[in-house]
Amino acid sequence: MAKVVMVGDLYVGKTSLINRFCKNVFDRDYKATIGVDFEIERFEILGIPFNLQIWDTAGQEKFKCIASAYYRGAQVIITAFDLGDLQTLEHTRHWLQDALKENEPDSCSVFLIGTKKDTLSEAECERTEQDALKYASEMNAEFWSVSAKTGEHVKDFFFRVAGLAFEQSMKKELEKSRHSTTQIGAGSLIQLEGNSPEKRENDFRPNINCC
Ligand SMILES: Nc1nc2c(ncn2[C@@H]2O[C@H](COP(=O)(O)OP(=O)(O)OP(=O)(O)O)[C@@H](O)[C@H]2O)c(=O)[nH]1
Repeated sequence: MAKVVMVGDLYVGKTSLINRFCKNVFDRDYKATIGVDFEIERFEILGIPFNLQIWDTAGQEKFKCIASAYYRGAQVIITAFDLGDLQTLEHTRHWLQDALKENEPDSCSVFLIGTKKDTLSEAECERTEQDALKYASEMNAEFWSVSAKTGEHVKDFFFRVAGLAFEQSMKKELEKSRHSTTQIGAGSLIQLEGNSPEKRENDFRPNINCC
């Protein structure tokens, strides 16, 4: 199980994104998240069951102190902004800082996600994506743009999150056991010996299924 925390300004579409992925629904009406909420999503990666605990935090300032109590222990931090509102992109830096403060240095993977892709023309979207890529590089984050309304890139995005979290968990297991091979689950053998980290990153195409 890996903990994923989603942060970002109010109204950027954090809840909608999680609901699109976990329940395949989209609600046009806004209901503010009060404090925090979470969903558990089950995956099967290389035949091994793997769960993501996805925490949806409130963007409203008045709930921030409740929400920040849940940042600890995150393996993945997703900072979300509205592709149509550049201020929300600027604010992602602060959201990320706050979330990182509660975690061990270098213990989290970071994603920057632009939402509501359906509300922009292709040209507008490309312009914002250029800006977002600069932020992503500063934040050491991977950038994605998505739409909860149409579902565009939503599944691919969460599968990527699951794949990365799974890979990290395996690395941790390996560090713990200090062996070059490890046996996980019922007979699935994962051999990581001899692969350079760069090569592994490029070659890592796990067979991911959502249960
Ligand atoms: N057109 C469009 N609207 C969206 C999309 N995602 C979310 N919205 C709308 O944006 C509004 C805010 O969405 P939420 O998901 O509630 O936003 P949030 O970031 O969770 O807000 P807080 O809970 O206050 O932090 C809602 O009215 C959604 O219907 C999208 O991809 N496209």
